[in-house]
Amino acid sequence: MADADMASVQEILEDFLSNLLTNKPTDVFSFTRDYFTAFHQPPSNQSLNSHRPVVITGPSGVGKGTLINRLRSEYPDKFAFSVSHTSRSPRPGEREGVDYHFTTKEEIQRQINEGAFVEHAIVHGNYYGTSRHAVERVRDSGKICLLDIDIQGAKQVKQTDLNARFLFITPPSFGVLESRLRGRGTEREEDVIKRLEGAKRELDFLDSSHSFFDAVIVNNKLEESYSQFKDFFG
Ligand SMILES: Nc1ncnc2c1ncn2[C@@H]1O[C@H](COP(=O)(O)OP(=O)(O)OP(=O)(O)O)[C@@H](O)[C@H]1O
Repeated sequence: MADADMASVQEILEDFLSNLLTNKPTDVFSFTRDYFTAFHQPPSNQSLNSHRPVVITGPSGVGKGTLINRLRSEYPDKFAFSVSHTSRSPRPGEREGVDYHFTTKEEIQRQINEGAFVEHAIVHGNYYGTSRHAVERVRDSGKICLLDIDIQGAKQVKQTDLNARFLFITPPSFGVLESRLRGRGTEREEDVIKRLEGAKRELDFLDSSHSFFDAVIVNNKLEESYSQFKDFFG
């Protein structure tokens, strides 16, 4: 129960007890009504949303990582990523349980068949996925779990009972997306082209399925979009 709701329950109890102690007539009916109304106040949106995982999706290069990194560094105690599983080998410096849970194709496939994963994908022959346990672990630590995944993963999460919220980050135009992706300079030209093709599909999905998302943020001016991004988390 939120602190404000708790305070009103306490007030009602205190009034009732003080009336009893001072021998003032007490109206048991209205006490009972007030007491139960206070107890059954629907929680505020903030407390409703405070433990729901948030799926953040949008085309490659739109600025998801930029927004998420900023949020996590501003509120390190409030947000965390779940640790994904992968069947690919660890790269130098990657740590088990921190960067990924490293596993085998056979093991991950077995766990997927048992329903232990809320989403997974096969990329370049290797499995990547998020286990239900990994999401619950973040929630149990009192933080909001952030999932930075693509539309295919988001659709899978939607089918689960995780009760996640879905946010789409979209570019102001396709041209801007293209120049951000190229400007980042982290991909070879053929990868840039693949990502732009993927971006078209993701933007088409947004056009046809707007209601899939709880919110859509246009990442134009970073300060404005970051402020909208923060507002989404209440
Ligand atoms: N509002 C913005 N205005 C200008 N440049 C931006 C803005 N947001 C992000 N960028 C820049 O765009 C590039 C892509 O951003 P970022 O790496 O965060 O994208 P992403 O959506 O996380 O991509 P990916 O899905 O491939 O990881 C980066 O160089 C980043 O600095």
